[in-house]
Amino acid sequence: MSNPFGTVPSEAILAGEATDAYFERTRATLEHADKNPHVVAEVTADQFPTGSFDVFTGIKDIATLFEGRNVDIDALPDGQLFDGGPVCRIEGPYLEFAELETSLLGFLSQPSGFATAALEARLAAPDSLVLSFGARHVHPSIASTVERAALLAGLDGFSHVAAGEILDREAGGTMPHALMFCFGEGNQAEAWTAFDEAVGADVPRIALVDTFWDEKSESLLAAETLGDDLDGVRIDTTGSRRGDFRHIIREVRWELDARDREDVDIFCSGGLGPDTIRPLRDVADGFGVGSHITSADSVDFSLDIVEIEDEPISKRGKLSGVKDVYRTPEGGHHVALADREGPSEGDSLLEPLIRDGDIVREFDLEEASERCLEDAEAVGFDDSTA
Ligand SMILES: O=P(O)(O)OC[C@H]1O[C@H](OP(=O)(O)OP(=O)(O)O)[C@H](O)[C@@H]1O
Repeated sequence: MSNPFGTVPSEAILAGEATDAYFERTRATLEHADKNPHVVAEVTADQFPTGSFDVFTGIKDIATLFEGRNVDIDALPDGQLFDGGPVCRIEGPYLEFAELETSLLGFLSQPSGFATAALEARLAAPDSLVLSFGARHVHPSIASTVERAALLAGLDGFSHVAAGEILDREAGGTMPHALMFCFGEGNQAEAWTAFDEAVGADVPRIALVDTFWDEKSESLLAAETLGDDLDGVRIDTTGSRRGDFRHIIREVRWELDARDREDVDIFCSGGLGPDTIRPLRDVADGFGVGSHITSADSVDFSLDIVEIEDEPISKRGKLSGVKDVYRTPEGGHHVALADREGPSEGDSLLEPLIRDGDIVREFDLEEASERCLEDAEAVGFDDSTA
């Protein structure tokens, strides 16, 4: 199995070769000792609720990874928020899945981190257009993972073309600074006119207006050049030149409006996250967000055996026994032993994913996105990163 870019191929992941070596030693040892106990294992980030919610995703890949293995799996639905307790539970002979632990955790940890950060950006400007621009910050082989997480969290679109093919959504975007450089300083009007002539009618005419002159001058030039065809301007002012970014945006808005161009939208990008979006959401119409999503910490999931041959077990510091998690109408997240009564009016959140090796769940990204946004409201998700 090879790959010109040195990435681990899908076949190796499915075969259980994308694993930490100690799992291979574990298999050798258990087979040598003729042991293969029946276990229940749970994936958790925190044992108890912490007061801070994360978005759960990556579960579609877990279904693909485990299909055909002699196990049963229950897990949270895609896009569900959680705060402590199991997000996924696997039951079966341990050697059915020992080597899959490494990939299982990777499939969940990073996408859940991306989705949680994307949700922060989404909720920082609920009424604005928010687009994912972060593909450039990750290995290209996982660009669609970033863009999917962004859509799951309710972002309005993304920039990566190949991800669009995979997700069956068209990538958006207009022009980089490279295009402006190719026409040169003083020739911005020529660049925007050529763009207007070259691209399809369905592409919005959003002029990049921070390249050579100040944002006001370039915005007014774009409005004059493209006339009614101009849909918007994008301001990507470099941090060192930004000063009072809100004031710059308001100034551009003022000057456009003074020329009766209230129809021209203002989009902002460049190092934006929820804390910098929030003060701009009433003066800008949309935002491009990249590094805030792609720099998100992975959710620190681990897999632990909690029951072995029907007996509860755990390492020190972890909780033994098969558990369930519940959501109450007030948005509470509760962890309890699965064979006990859950909280009154609490709904169990774990749902069947695999039964006897068969996938028993369907996946729908739009449905998952609705779930994510509804649950964020139900639990009062905190979009502040401070
Ligand atoms: O800062 P992030 O939130 O990660 O956003 C990703 C990128 O999007 C903007 O780039 P732009 O399209 O202007 O790139 P260019 O300078 O290459 O033209 C911005 O300047 C970032 O480089």
